[in-house]
Amino acid sequence: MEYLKELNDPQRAAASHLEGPMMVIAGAGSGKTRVLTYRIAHLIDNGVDPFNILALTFTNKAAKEMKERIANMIGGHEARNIWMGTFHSIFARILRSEYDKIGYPSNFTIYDTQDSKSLLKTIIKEMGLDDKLYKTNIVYGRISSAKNNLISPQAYLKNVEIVSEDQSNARPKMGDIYLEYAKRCYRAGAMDFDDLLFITNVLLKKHPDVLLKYQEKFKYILVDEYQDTNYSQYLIVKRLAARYENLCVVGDDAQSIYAFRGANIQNILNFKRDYPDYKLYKLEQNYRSTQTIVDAANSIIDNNRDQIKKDVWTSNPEGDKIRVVRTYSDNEEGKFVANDIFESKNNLQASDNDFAILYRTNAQSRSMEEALRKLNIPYKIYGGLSFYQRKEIKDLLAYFRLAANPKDEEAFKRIVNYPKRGIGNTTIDKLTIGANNAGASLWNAACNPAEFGVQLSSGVFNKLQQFTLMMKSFASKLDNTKAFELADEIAKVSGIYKELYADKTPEGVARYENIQELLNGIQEFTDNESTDEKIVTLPDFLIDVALLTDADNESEEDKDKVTLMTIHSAKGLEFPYVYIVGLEENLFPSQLSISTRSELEEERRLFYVAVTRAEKKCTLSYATSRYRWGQLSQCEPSRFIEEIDSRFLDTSLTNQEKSPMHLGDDDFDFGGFNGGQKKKQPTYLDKYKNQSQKYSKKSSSTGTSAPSKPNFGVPKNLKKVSGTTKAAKVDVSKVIPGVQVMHDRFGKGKVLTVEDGKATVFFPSHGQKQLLLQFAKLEVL
Ligand SMILES: Nc1ncnc2c1ncn2[C@@H]1O[C@H](COP(=O)(O)OP(=O)(O)OP(=O)(O)O)[C@@H](O)[C@H]1O
Ligand SMILES: [Mg+2]
Repeated sequence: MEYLKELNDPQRAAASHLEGPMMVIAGAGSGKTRVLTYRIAHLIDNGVDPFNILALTFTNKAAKEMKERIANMIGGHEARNIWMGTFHSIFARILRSEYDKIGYPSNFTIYDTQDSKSLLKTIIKEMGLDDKLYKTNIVYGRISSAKNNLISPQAYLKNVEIVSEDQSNARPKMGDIYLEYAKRCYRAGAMDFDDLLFITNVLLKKHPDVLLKYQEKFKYILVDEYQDTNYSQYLIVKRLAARYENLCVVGDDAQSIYAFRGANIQNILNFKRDYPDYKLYKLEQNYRSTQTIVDAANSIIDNNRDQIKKDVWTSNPEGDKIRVVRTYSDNEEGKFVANDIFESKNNLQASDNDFAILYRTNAQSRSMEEALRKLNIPYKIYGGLSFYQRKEIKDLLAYFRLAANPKDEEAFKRIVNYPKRGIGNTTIDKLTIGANNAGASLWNAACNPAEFGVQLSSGVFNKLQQFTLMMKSFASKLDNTKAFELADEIAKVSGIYKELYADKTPEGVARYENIQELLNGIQEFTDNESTDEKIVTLPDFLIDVALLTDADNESEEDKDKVTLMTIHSAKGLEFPYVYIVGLEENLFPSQLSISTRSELEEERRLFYVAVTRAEKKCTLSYATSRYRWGQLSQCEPSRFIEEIDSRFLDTSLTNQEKSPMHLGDDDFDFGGFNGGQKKKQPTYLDKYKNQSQKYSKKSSSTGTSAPSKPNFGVPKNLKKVSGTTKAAKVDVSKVIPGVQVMHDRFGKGKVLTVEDGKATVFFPSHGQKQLLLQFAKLEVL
């Protein structure tokens, strides 16, 4: 077993552990995932049947990579048979084969978040509740957390504590919504994401024979990122492992970042209680990052009170300090990052996929994307509107879903009149009432409206019948037609192809191409997964697609691109160069997470996760102003920057004075030098650097050296600006919030804010504008 030599001593000890419960608790980058991978290879080499191994990962992509790695070590044939994937995808597969025990159709639908929320909206409306109070997101979150704590609707309604909490939040009907939602999902033969785990728990609890079968099957269970498992997942693992106790979990309490989704750090602490004779392995050497990054990350997490103490060190080179960059707006932050990537690529001979930009919230990607696009830097973005969330894709998938499971209410509503076939909302409302009264599915009511007391004109009745007949014909082919063939037929017969083909606008053409792309994907899936014994059907594809995450969906051409993602989705990943942007108070840490210590500690762990993704270089940036919710707001640097030991920081880019190119986003165009022109134009960074040098010179000439510790206060630029103002008509120091001004083009307006030489002014005739005081011809009235 040559490969064990590729591990250090403690790693090797953990990877060679064969029987009995074990836990690896260790800091980021210390090789936990590596140990898990090597241990699986080692188990198989020691005679364990791959069929008896279950490995649970955080993304399907991680599972795929692990499988490839194992295949390289011990051969692809063995690796293929390991059960490896996310909790959701593994247990969806199991539920699908045990469907009869739980009263679901074999082709049950998996509702995505959008389906769930749409159903909740319908229910809230039907119950006549105020949708401003019962916001779908809140209701969805509440139900999700109940399910992840294994609280059924019935138990929810009986739980005095929960009910009184809802009452004090003026949402006393929450339990009733939950009950109705659960009924409607069941009636539709659908499970939401949380159901996949909830119902697995029910299955394992109520059917000892099924439990025994899977205990025997999964004699060896391994879980990565154990710190982020919720109660429901914890219990599934506990049940399955109860017979053999060959359970291996790896995790890092300092990286627990999903408490808001029910993850429970307690699971790590409970391990000792559940398996008193477990073996604990600690890994301390970090192989991923430079010394500076490791030490800086340690200094961050030291600020948390609740943590298991760890010594993490590395023998990697010291590396560059962590740069802190201040910019004046989110757009400039984007330009800085894009330009820095552009330059680093040239200077360091790095490729695009060596870079990652991480942010706290998805909305922050906009300014990054714009700047990257201007420099023609290819990027991929995770967590935006993913391919499978696009309307045209969801429409066609809804046809597949309804064919596989006619009870699927959300799919039915989506396509019964798409493409338009003259079945209007009134008809759907009538069918819904008929179905609800009888506790039946919409589909049943649609097939026999009269039986459900639904009166329809003969015209509408005929159209409805054509629709149900078409769907029945698709359904009849499900089991014996290859996924791709049936998918193609449905796209044609349903009229979707024709509808999209007719639209020659660029958006229409893109939608048509997307449909073709989906069909290509199905073709590939059919080819890859088919064996001599078994053809791959559309329901097989559906279950796969419902559980895909963005990261799983990476195509070949996406491989060499800059990665943009939220920190949450960066868990477990690593990149040579990492930019963590938007390090501002109220953004990171998030405004919603600073009221209690435990929330703040979770934000800090998130920051720890972000910094520890970096291998060679980590850059932190913040803007002093940013548009949020349509408003320009002033920002202060995040407290997290100050928490890093200043020995590890390079703050030379936080002390610039204003320079002209900071003024206005359109004044500065990168287009030229990216087009391969011979003469390289000065880049943003060049100018930035010059400005910075100028600043230090100026400071020293007046006897004050540039501060070595960054100035974390909001800069008071008004004075500086007034010193340099020549073009403006007015003494800018008089431009302060509240005063009336006159502008050449926009007329009379009122100043709302002034910061960094920019004023936000409201003009009744033109709306809100941002003006550069240095240039704007303003007159104070
Ligand atoms: N003994 C080793 N020799 C060489 N490289 C190693 C060794 N151990 C780990 N690495 C490398 O270090 C990096 C980090 O390892 P890994 O991803 O397994 O860490 P981790 O503890 O799972 O990190 P995280 O907490 O971020 O999930 C990987 O690139 C891995 O291949
Ligand atoms: Mg890992």
